[in-house]
Amino acid sequence: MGVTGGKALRLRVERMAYGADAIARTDDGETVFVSGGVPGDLVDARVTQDAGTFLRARVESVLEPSPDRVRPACPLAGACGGCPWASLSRPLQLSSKRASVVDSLVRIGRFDPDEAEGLVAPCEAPSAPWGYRNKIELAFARNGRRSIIGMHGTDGTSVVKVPKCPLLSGKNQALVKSVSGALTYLANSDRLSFERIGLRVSERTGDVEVALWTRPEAFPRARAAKIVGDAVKATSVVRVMTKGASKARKIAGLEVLSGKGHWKEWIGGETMRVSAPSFFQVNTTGAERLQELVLEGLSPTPDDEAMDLYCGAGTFTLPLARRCGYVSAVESYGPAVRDLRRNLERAGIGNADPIGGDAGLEFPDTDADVIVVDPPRAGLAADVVQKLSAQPARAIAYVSCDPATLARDLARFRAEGAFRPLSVTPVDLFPQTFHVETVCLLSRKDK
Ligand SMILES: C[S@@+](CC[C@H](N)C(=O)[O-])C[C@H]1O[C@@H](n2cnc3c(N)ncnc32)[C@H](O)[C@@H]1O
Repeated sequence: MGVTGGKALRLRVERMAYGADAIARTDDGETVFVSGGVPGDLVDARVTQDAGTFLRARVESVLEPSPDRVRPACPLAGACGGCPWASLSRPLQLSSKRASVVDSLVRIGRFDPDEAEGLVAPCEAPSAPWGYRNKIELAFARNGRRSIIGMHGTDGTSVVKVPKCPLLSGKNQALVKSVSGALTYLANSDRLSFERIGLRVSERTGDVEVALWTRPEAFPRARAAKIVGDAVKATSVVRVMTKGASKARKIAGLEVLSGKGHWKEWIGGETMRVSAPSFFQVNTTGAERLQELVLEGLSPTPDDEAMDLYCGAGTFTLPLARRCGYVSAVESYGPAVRDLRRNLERAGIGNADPIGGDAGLEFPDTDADVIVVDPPRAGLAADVVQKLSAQPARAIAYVSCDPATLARDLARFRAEGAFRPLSVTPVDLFPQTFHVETVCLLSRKDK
């Protein structure tokens, strides 16, 4: 593998990769990952890396722009890494996401191409293309005595200052500037470092939470609370402490610096309370569509027993409990289990059992009729697929945020032989990026 530093290529861009780059082919048939390309463009590009089996290149000039090339709604797109697909038209974003899902089923899941095409529905777009996020994370960098707070740059190493972020809803966009200004002042004056800064906002409840991620060391708690409080009307300011090396970082503790110490959102008619490090979908409107797809697909009834694995703070547990006789819900992250208990209690729901622990180790000892699994990017552990396959359930809704691990797991389900996929619906929870959420409905083969 080497950096060739500069061969020039003229390329017609073909399609998007599952990532920031587009894909083109040289006259010799070599695959080129093209940074800055839009499918349909004719570009002059400069090779930045020869990896042996493929090349990487950066667009230097667009000779013929694709009809799907649009002017990004944010002037910082291109420098800021938050919106790698901002130059793609919305229809092209959606068709490219569907194509990524089909491609993963064929390449990784070994599905027949026609079967994969038939299974995968058009990518749904439930939310607005901008202003949809309830959360962003700001990066921190120190350069000598000066600190910078902003978004990760497209190069993956720099931090780009952003005055506002159009991924947040209108009135919350400017919070980015206030929060980063206040915390840059604090970091410079007190020689502090942050790992990152989380900002969660809700258009629906009005909650604004600022989460300061730091190492567990001396920290000016009262001063931080005052400086953030003077800059932003936050309903909660918390400090999340982490320990361990960067790749295996663990939460060492959580301190409430001011306000409620959690963030609330309304979703699907329920109130969800979420602690700073607990997972919650960043697109609330999109997450409501996931709930609908799961409930439509499973058609739960009051006689049903349900299982919700990787349940987080209860996005699917609460609606399942409203419709089923009983729900066993498993979540490995302690603060999220506590959030779930409080969410159930507040909702007056008594027919759900929150189980703290690994989904495989704590697999509920029950015969479920309907099952939801919503694992992190790594997908399901092989033993979880085996245990699910031994369940008498009539249907499983698999909510996935990674087409590659979904495809791998569907191949494992096929090998077990008990469940088969009926539909795969991509849902665009992350417009302007390549990420795609998918709801796959599996039914028992003998039903
Ligand atoms: C994609 S989130 C989904 C959460 C929830 N269903 C929701 O929609 O908000 C995945 C969840 O799985 C949890 N998790 C990760 N690994 C796990 C494991 N091995 N066993 C159980 N839960 C796990 C994470 O803490 C996270 O809350």
